[in-house]
Amino acid sequence: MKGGTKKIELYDTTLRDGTQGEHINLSVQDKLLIAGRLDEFGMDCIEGGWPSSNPKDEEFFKRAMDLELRHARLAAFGSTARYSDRIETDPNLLGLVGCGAPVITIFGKTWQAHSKTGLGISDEENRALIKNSVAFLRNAGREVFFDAEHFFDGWKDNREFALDMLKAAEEGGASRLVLCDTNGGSLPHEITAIIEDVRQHTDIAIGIHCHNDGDLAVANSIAAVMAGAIHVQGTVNGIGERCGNANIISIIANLVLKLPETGASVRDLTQLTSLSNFVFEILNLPPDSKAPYVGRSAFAHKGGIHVSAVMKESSLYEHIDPALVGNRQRVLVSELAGQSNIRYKAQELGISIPEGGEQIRKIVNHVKDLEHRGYQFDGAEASFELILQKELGTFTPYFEVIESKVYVESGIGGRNVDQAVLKVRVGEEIEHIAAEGDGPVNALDKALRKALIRFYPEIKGIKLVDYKVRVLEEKRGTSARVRVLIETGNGRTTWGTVGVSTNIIEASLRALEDSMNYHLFTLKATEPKPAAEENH
Ligand SMILES: CC(=O)SCCNC(=O)CCNC(=O)[C@H](O)C(C)(C)COP(=O)(O)OP(=O)(O)OC[C@H]1O[C@@H](n2cnc3c(N)ncnc32)[C@H](O)[C@@H]1OP(=O)(O)O
Ligand SMILES: CC(=O)C(=O)O
Repeated sequence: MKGGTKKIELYDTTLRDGTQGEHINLSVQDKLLIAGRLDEFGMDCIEGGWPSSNPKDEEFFKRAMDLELRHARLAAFGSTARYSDRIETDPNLLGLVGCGAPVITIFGKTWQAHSKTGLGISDEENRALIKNSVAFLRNAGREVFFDAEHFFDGWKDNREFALDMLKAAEEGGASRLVLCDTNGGSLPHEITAIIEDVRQHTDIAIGIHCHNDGDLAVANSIAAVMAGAIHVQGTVNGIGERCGNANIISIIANLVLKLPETGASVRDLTQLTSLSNFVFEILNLPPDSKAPYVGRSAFAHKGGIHVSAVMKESSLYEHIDPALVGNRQRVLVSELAGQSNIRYKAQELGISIPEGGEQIRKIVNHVKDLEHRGYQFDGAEASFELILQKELGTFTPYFEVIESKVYVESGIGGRNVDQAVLKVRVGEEIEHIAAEGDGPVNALDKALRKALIRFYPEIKGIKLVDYKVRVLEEKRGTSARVRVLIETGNGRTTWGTVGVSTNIIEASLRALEDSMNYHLFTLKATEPKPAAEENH
């Protein structure tokens, strides 16, 4: 790393540049919650928004003054003044001073084409805009960071112009020159070379702000740090305009764990995964399972060969210990599994399988066969556990559905009421039950509960929380097999089960049967009553 070991400054722009992303919308309260969490995590600077650009950001800064930030400094974002002869009355600059943030980050044009075409002004005027805007904010007692918009493209187009605009910000009193890859198209070696050049021309601390249009924003940010940048900007989960900003989650993990010489630090790195999930939750977006370091799949092993090695030594297929970032190792069961996957899952479930026997081979083959028929156990771990327990002789189904009929009504103009009729055997008794529901699956669910409640009153508190259908052989159209995944909950926990058939009703019934059986099995409140046939 060039330039010694000065501590890296982590600058979060989730609340400003992050909100420029499509489908991203945060209320003032959301922003306050995220700001509090970022501070708790140990971010050095939190950019809250552009105060004079909209009432929401204005209100955010008003209310943010009551936040008791323990570590982070709050930054407000805006542009240089629009006209160099009206600096003192520029509404944007006045808004920045008025919002009370101790740090102000303003962007200015460092690509000549933008200054010429975008603003329609001369080089000298642009220089004056930058220098005088920074000086105005400095004189108002604020620390000023200068975001050099389009710096890398600007340097490639006209190096003298780009460097001179940085000089203007320096003369105005900026304490950071943040080089922005605004269009996100630079490559790491270009970032390195350009920062090395800039460092020949200034002693002011250099920062980096990358966009992800070439899928290189994190790599470019790391390259910048290696070339001497001491301030890194990014957004949680990489949200932001177009393809997003540099993901500050990955930047932090890479710096703290792989480049400790940068001095980058946070209060507790094991909170990284929960910070990422927290922001997804507030954004009302599903977490990105493939996200490096923090995604649910980041340490999920599927191939039997990988699992076999990981069980001997995790680092054989993991670049870090997942616990360091608050994540965990997972093993998936599928047709790519070997005995190791089954053994791992059994251990996880607290089930012991005899070593080296035929039994485990039988389980592996059974799982592979089911996967070939369209089953999928990722997301249906309860069904997988029932298979394991059944093979080991520790589980016998609590009931057997001997007959099922579903009547689908297609009423015109009115509400459809479908009906399910089930014949269910529990021990020696047979229950013949009908139930109506909103749709055939709801009718089936109700009928099954009605049939079982007399024998197993403990099923009363469980509820279907999710239902997903996937067509498996789309080319076969309406005769294709479907996979139904259902999630059931009891208020404390949830469990997933699966059913596959060419008939969606049948697939749903299989998944429902597994769900009830799993609930009864885990409760172990009632003695299992043997039933004749198996479910799969
Ligand atoms: C690279 C970045 O991410 S920069 C941040 C981009 N973020 C945003 O734009 C979000 C917030 N923006 C807004 O709410 C609005 O665009 C506002 C309030 C800032 C401006 O709104 P309007 O006055 O209606 O102008 P509009 O959005 O149409 O155009 C932007 C104006 O800013 C000017 N401008 C652009 N860059 C700069 C700059 N660095 N310094 C000064 N003015 C600038 C443009 O030239 C244009 O003015 P013009 O129409 O006189 O040429
Ligand atoms: C300033 C900024 O957000 C950019 O140049 O991308």
